[in-house]
Amino acid sequence: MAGNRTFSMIKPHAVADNHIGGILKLMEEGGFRIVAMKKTQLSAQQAGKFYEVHSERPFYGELCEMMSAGPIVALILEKENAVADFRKLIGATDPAEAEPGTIRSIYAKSKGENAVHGSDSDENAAIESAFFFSGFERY
Ligand SMILES: Nc1ncnc2c1ncn2[C@@H]1O[C@H](COP(=O)(O)OP(=O)(O)OP(=O)(O)O)[C@@H](O)[C@H]1O
Repeated sequence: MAGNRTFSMIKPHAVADNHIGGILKLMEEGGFRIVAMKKTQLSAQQAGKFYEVHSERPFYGELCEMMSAGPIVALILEKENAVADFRKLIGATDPAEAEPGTIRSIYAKSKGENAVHGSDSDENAAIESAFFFSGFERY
């Protein structure tokens, strides 16, 4: 169902601070159905691969280190217009600019430790989902 799914990750600092439940609640209340969900930990190398598009950015090293510092929760989420609506639900990258009520406005600590990831296109949602989940893990 093209356009109806996105990929998200709950970042290590939010998992470490016991915010998995609070964040899932906002996802479900935002109209998203959980299609697949997994708690796991990335190696620095895997984080590097996931964020390869940012490899030239000055924060790439810090980002890979942060994303592999502890367990994460990976999710495939379903809703009409999933990619755009989910980015609206999570709010701006920088929590100082995130709209009140968005996931990042509540749970982000900084630009880097911003609680959740959300895919920025249908194509990337498909690539990122395949990075974590096989076909038979999606319900
Ligand atoms: N200036 C920065 N300093 C540190 N980390 C940053 C900075 N800018 C972005 N990041 C980190 O890199 C991630 C990817 O950056 P991007 O610009 O694609 O933001 P995004 O699309 O809002 O986030 P995501 O792709 O995780 O949903 C951000 O979520 C954040 O964790």
